[in-house]
Amino acid sequence: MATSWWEIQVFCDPNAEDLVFWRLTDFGCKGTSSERESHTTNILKAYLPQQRAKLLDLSALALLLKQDALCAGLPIPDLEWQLIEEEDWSSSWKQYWQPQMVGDRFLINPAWLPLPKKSDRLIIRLDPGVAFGTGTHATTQLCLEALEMRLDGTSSQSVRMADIGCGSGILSVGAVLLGATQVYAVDIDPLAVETTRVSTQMNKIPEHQIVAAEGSLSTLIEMAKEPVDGIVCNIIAEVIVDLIPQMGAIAKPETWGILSGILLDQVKPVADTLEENGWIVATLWRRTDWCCLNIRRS
Ligand SMILES: C[S@@+](CC[C@H](N)C(=O)[O-])C[C@H]1O[C@@H](n2cnc3c(N)ncnc32)[C@H](O)[C@@H]1O
Repeated sequence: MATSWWEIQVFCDPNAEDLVFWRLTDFGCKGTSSERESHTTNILKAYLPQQRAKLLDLSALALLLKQDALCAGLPIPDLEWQLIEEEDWSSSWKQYWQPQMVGDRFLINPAWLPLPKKSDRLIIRLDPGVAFGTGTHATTQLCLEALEMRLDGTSSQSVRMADIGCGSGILSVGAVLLGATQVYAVDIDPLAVETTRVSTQMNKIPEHQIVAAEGSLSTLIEMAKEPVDGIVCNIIAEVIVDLIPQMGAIAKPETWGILSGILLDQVKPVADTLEENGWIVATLWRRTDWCCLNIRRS
């Protein structure tokens, strides 16, 4: 049966975009995209399966967005919502997503568009549907760029990796294209796990090289059996803080990590938790209000 979706539109000050994006993700929204309406207003669109929210919940979301804006001293965003059918959702969303270069090495190509005739970039083909991870969001881009740095092709050793919160599988696929030999990918959303499997096939990566499963870090610990060489985790800060105490279970002394989904003012609690659990922040990369922490064992 086709799903109906809430299409949520938030009209906000461009400076409030990251805050609104974070709130929508925290609320469980999918497929978030942003357009500039004027130099004072951006429109953020996001989608939620109808059964996941009632009208009252959407009113509560409007209130939370209002409180966030007031706390940040920014204009209060306007929120509109409507129910749309599955077909309308997929066709309206696809119009806005175009091929995009990310970092020095990647080109993200929507699956329904032809591949470029000539490109010296590593091409990631995706049809993420409702799973997060089109490569347009700053946090995904920061993670892909950090993977470029970590997997620069200089190591002759095999590299086993963990992708926690794999979404569309974009980071798992990117890691393999850069030379990772094995990726274990987990997500609590079954749709994301399915999409990661489809992305693996679409990019002609052997099935056994990206093993995706529904769950979180504890599932990954069981799947990987032994510590991994690298961890990538792009989820919101609150979830990352909860996961950090368990991360040591899949790490060896030289394991590195890439953590994103963290807003600038959320860095301190994340860094403190890392320190308490035997990790240090080697570098912090920032784009707009979003940060990516490159971490290693202390
Ligand atoms: C911001 S998206 C990142 C997707 C993709 N990795 C990227 O970088 O574009 C975060 C993903 O984490 C998943 N997630 C949220 N909480 C989680 C948890 N505790 N364990 C595993 N996955 C989680 C969400 O379902 C979502 O797909």
